[in-house]
Amino acid sequence: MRKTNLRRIGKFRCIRCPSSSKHIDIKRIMVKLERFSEEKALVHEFGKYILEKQDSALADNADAVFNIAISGGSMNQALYEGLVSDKDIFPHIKWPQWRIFFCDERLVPFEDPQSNYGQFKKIVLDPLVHQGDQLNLGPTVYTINESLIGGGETANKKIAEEYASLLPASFDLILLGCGDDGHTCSLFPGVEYNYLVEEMARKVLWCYNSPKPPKDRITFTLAVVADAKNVAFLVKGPSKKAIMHDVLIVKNSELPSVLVNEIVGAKVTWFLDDTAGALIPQNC
Ligand SMILES: O=C1O[C@H](COP(=O)(O)O)[C@@H](O)[C@H](O)[C@H]1O
Repeated sequence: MRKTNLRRIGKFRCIRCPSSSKHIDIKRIMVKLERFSEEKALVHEFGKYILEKQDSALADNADAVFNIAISGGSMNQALYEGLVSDKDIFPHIKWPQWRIFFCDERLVPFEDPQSNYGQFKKIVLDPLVHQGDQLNLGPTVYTINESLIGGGETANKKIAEEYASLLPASFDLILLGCGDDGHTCSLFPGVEYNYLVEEMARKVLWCYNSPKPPKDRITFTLAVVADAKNVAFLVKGPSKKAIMHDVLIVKNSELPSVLVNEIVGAKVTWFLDDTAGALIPQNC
């Protein structure tokens, strides 16, 4: 098992000796951990963290843009609560300067409840445009090409290639979730998904065998995550407590979320509620 890890990690640049794949004592790389006993405090601090990253990307420059990539699932509700309905934070968000991308997307029409964009639009985008009884200017949102959905293998590859061509050179911030199997983006653990985690040349891939529905998706590769200026995970709920132990304490390198820690290191912050972090010692 260790050999597999070495091979896989050997493809990444070691942050301490970039020209060599020999020195891979990555278990010591530190990530930041923020823990909260109250849901409200968690989403507020998460919102504040995003605002901070927005401010450093824009630095009062009206022409600058904030390139952010978001995940699906539980992320949407946290974004709504932390950015849109939070009255302290909402007025400081410069939405028109935001360029929003999706870390992964399910290859279904946008009106399908499985669509990450569809859910983001419903939970975050539509409410923010009408927040505070006024019509607000929204961000620019980059979606996959919906017209290609249902076109089979060639079309699915094209969706991934087209989406990759839209991405900025690097992201100011990538917001990730972690599934109860340790997946992040649509990068899943297990040998049958090695084609996804081992890809470092292309930025976006078609995932053709997702173990969770729908089976066809696109996903950022680790190459995109590795180049981000900041990466934050948001993980909530008791169903995540075992995997959080595997990721943060055991540091099982077979898990894609652990690979993110290993390759991004100190630029990663984990936001956890107490139920997800129940097996993580308090002094961590
Ligand atoms: O399938 C997915 O799951 C992960 C985790 O979602 P969560 O609801 O457990 O937070 C998500 O980050 C990813 O974008 C999504 O497509």
